[in-house]
Amino acid sequence: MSRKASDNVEYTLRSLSNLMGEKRRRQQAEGAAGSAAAGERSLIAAESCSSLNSAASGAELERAARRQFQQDETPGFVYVVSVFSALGGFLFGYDTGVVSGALLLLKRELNLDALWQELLVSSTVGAAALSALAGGVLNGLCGRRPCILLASGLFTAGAGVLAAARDKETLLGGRVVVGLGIGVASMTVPVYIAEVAPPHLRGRLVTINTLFITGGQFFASVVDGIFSYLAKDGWRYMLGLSAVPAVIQFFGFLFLPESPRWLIQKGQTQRARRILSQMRGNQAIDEEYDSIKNNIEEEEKEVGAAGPVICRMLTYPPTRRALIVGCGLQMFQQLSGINTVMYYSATILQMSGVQDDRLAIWLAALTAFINFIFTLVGVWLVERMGRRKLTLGSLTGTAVALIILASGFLLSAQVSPRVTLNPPDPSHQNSTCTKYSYCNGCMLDPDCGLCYKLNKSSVVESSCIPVDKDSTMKAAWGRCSNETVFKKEDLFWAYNFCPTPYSWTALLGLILYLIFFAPGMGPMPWTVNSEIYPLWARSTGNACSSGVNWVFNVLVSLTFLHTAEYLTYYGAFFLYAGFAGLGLVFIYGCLPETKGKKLEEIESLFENRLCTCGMSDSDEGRYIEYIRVKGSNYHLSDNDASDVE
Ligand SMILES: O[C@H]1[C@H](O)[C@@H](O)[C@H](O)[C@@H](O)[C@H]1O
Repeated sequence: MSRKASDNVEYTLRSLSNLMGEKRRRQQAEGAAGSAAAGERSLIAAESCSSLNSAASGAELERAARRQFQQDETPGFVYVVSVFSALGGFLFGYDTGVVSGALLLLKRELNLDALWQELLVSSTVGAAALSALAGGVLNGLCGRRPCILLASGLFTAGAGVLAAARDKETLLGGRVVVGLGIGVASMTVPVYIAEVAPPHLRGRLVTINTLFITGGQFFASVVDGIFSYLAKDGWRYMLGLSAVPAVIQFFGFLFLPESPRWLIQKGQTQRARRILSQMRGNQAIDEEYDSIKNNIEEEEKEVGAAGPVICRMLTYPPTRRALIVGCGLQMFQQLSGINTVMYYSATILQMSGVQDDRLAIWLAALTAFINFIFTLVGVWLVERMGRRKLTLGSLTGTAVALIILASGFLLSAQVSPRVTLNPPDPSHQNSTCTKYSYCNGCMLDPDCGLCYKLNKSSVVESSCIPVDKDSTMKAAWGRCSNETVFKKEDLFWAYNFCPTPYSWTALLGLILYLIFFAPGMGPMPWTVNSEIYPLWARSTGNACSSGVNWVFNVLVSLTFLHTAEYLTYYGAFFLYAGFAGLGLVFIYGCLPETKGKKLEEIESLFENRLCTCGMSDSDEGRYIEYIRVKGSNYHLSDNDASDVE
């Protein structure tokens, strides 16, 4: 039987073997190792016997087995529910991505200074950080469904306020409302999907949420491109369009169910059973239902129900370890610089010789597209490679790409063209720009740009001039102050970069970065966080880790320009490469493999000391697959005979 087909098999005996492994560990700890191993051997021997007997009835039984699990295919309903909730991810991506294009138009129409531009961008991310943290309490108290409804309500209201805004204060209000929606959605959606998905599809379905995030970012960049041609009110469409998916999600969720796991926790067992069987089609749900229920009862006995959840999480070693792993993953995702790389993609592209501004906008959309397409690769890989290998591979590639990107900036800085002309400032204001003798200094000063000509590929007749206050695409005065005129005269204007023969290295680094980051480091922190906490700690665990993601998002993006000023661009990217290196050590040591495990089994992965996962890598290839046929267990595939001891 092919591996692909067997992936769809009910995990009855696989979970039995996991439980046996767990039981063995416990019994060994109690000093009863010998008898436990004997007990387990006899169990496995019994299974092998049953498989031998089954083999006797040969092909007929195998055919029955195939028929059974073909019928057991996951019902479409799970996909519908996942896609509707992932619209929350789409809105997260859209609303964080669209603002850069909207700002270009807004700053002209509403005369926004740098502080207001900064406020409109970071207020959303800041509000998201706060509401992700608060979302934990809401999720625990009211359930996942009301939280998703609340998020889509906030997205709709925010989009309405933004589209109708008449002044910058209203815009700020709208951006805060949207940010509150993003925070709640970012922590609720992965948890909800993980709780309704069957174990063998969970990774893939939760990763679809990140696919929707990057899809939203890509769509936003296309909308930015299209409406940038509309000088008046273009930003209203850009910011208001997100109301469409938000309304669709709101009405969709009025008809979609609550998470069965949350319902069982709250004692609403009949409703939970009904929803679970709806989600599993014609598959038997008794085993899953019992295992969720037993787990909740055991958790209550083990951890107790007194005190705030976060305190209980911190004092109970398995959840404390899970929290460290979850928050660490989210922190390293942001510290490896994804949002500055995306934000600076237009600059990096311009460095590599793209001179046309409109073309740069569309090429930035291409960057978002690469991020999106390679997240799709992650959706495909997550159930094949598993979370651990995918994250490790992705972060290794990301670190290498960052080194290439940084080297591109370093080489460009080293062969930085000289400033050869020093025209007098007609306004007689003493600008700092005219003091730089090399392009490198000029490009690091946010007020200046380089105006130059090209002789073959070398820069000639260059001058460092203040940038126009309304547009970074031209100089405030002099030869490069009128775009249409200077382009006709074969003059070029470089803002934020220096034209050098090595610029392509940075472009190569950018593309490699996205190819490696998008399938693993982009989605895995969200996916892993949705599955590593036991039910009682799931909302709080996800609230904390999403909060960490947003806080580091703000920190990294707000400090980028200052970091670049103190350390230069290449210094900043080398710094992110260093963080990625640290992240690799952390992930190698601390991230266990959760692929294919039931949510209820995952807690046992954190029973060992923190950061000892690297030592158990050799166990990963072990794989036994069984299915249940009409009450008896039929051994379907066993790729490693040594598993049967
Ligand atoms: O997983 C997502 C994704 O990778 C996005 O592209 C990025 O902007 C977000 O910050 C991140 O959380």
